[in-house]
Amino acid sequence: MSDETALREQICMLAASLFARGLTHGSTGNISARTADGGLLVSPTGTSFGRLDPGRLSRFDAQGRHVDGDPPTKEMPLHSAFYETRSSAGAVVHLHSCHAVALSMMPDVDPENFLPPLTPYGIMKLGRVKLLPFFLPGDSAMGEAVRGLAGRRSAVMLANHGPVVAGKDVEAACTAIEELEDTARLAMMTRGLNPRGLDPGQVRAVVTTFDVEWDA
Ligand SMILES: O=C(CO)COP(=O)(O)O
Ligand SMILES: [Zn+2]
Repeated sequence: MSDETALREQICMLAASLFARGLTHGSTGNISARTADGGLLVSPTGTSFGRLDPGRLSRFDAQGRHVDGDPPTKEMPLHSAFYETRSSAGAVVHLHSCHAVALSMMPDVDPENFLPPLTPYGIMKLGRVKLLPFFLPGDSAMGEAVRGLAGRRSAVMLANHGPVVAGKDVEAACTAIEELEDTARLAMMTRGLNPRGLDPGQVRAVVTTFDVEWDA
């Protein structure tokens, strides 16, 4: 099997796994990955994560031209902004995951650090997550907002919409976005119960031990 065939199958398999566990629903969410030649494979617009077809993924060449497959997600500007500002990005995934969206609507959320420091993996896999304002789906202004972060964040939360995470490869991006949703779920579950999160010393220990992008 060629590298690209294996990558196409991995994208569809991981998207189906996210869908099967309710991390995104209907035809929501989109996913992209860098190919060995510097191009991109991208989920087509209007498709379900549960039923992506490896042979119909949108294919872009290294110059950003759509060369093959179905028309891409309307969130291309958002995906491109991560690749352009983070040289380490090998994949980007966006979901409409329920608890993250709920948390984005809460009044006292810190836009610079959307997820409260509740567990070490939330910090290790995501660093500080930036909460961006509401944009219409497909609005290229989202790409501008991500470019404005100058590559300092691997994860953003689109208010009232859903999370977007870049990782070194598809597996890493999917693992990290699962962590984002689960931390948001914990935050919503423990909301108003005065939970004991990690204290600043514990957060610092996680950041330094696991070399987390935190202070930029
Ligand atoms: O989540 C989505 C828009 O934000 C889904 O749109 P696409 O079907 O164009 O990928
Ligand atoms: Zn969306």
